[in-house]
Amino acid sequence: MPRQEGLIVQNMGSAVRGPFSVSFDLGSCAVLQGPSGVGKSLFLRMIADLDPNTGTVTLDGTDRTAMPAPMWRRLVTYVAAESGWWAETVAEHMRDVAAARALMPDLGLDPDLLDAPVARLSTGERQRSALVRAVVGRPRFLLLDEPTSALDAASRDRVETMLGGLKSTGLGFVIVSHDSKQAERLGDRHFVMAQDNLTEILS
Ligand SMILES: Nc1ncnc2c1ncn2[C@@H]1O[C@H](COP(=O)(O)OP(=O)(O)OP(=O)(O)O)[C@@H](O)[C@H]1O
Repeated sequence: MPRQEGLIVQNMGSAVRGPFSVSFDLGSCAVLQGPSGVGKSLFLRMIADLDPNTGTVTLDGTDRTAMPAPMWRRLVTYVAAESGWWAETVAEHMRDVAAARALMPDLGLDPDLLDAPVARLSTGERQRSALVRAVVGRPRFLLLDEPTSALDAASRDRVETMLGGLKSTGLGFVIVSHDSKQAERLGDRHFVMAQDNLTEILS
């Protein structure tokens, strides 16, 4: 049987949402929209196995159960709109500090912030630093939950430019966005979530 490339979700659900079946491609950006509270964040968190769920999810044909959960979450990384931090400084969260230092200016972040306590960062700095943290983990897929919700237009543009560059290197994205202009700019595919179903909008 040929290897199934990309991120394939089959009958994934929990007691409160789903089941969902959908495939996402590498080197492509799927934008997910839908009313507040419908379950978009939960959907991303279930894919990353951060919330209890049943069903199967595979990446390039490998089932997530075939690897330790931290490895799955590194390959298929969820980035919350309001990120969680567990150590004191930003650098302590970076898998590759040199790569983070090199990436930060692209997002308008001073690399010296790496040595700062997380608590000192502004909301927008934290949001962009969380993106850096995810990217330097070398994921195959990024699941981004409103990735520019705390940012001004200039920072948002920087983030979108970086995401475009990563996509051209083969990374896959599922992005939740309430901004329909952003959805148009970033999305190769567009999905709308209603309770328990996910519909692709074909143009
Ligand atoms: N682990 C969970 N178990 C049960 N219910 C949950 C769980 N996580 C979230 N919910 C509920 O599921 C619903 C969907 O929440 P979710 O945060 O996914 O919505 P959303 O579509 O991302 O909303 P928004 O656009 O406002 O961020 C909410 O009513 C929430 O309280």
